[in-house]
Amino acid sequence: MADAVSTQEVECLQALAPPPVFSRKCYCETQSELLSCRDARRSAKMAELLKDQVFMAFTTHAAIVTLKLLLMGPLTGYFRITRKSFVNAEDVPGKTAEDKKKMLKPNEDVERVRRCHQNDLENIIPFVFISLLYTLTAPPLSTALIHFRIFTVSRFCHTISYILALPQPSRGLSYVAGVGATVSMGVQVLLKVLVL
Ligand SMILES: N[C@@H](CCC(=O)N[C@@H](CS)C(=O)NCC(=O)O)C(=O)O
Repeated sequence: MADAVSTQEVECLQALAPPPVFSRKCYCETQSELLSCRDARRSAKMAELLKDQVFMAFTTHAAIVTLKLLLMGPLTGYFRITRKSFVNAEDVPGKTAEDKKKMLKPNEDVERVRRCHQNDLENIIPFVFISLLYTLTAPPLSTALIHFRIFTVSRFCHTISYILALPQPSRGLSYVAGVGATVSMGVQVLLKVLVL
């Protein structure tokens, strides 16, 4: 029987042409086809997520408050220059020793912006983290928007009342509103996924 294929030949053919590779959703002939199929599925999933309204709302508010946080740096720089208050000797070059001494003193306005910046860090970082988890629990858009908007508005109000030294409870209330929104989202995340 000239056409009969020996076991040895079958093994040899299998080695030359490995069996098709596939995962749960991708049926492919080669490993590289499988990888590009997985990439395509991942991109499709990302595109789907980016079209999700709650995720878009989260991204919008997270970007706004993060940019606001970032702008506290340049604002501090502005106050340092206009109030002539620096912390490093090399920041005030070409001045007499007397001038340097004066310019290296703390200034209340600069310290105020720094405290405000610190307060943003204490609140915006937890907000971004908790609101991302909250978004992943697929909350209703209207409820999510209420939380995100309250937080964003509260941080702007907090900054305005801090920098302009508005009378209390303006700053206190702004702070409480922001913390309230973050805590509310955190509690809802825990209620949905609690595994201890
Ligand atoms: N780290 C804050 C915790 C409490 C808080 O954030 N309070 C708000 C409302 S009174 C505030 O604006 N504190 C002033 C600040 O953080 O500089 C503090 O030391 O005051």
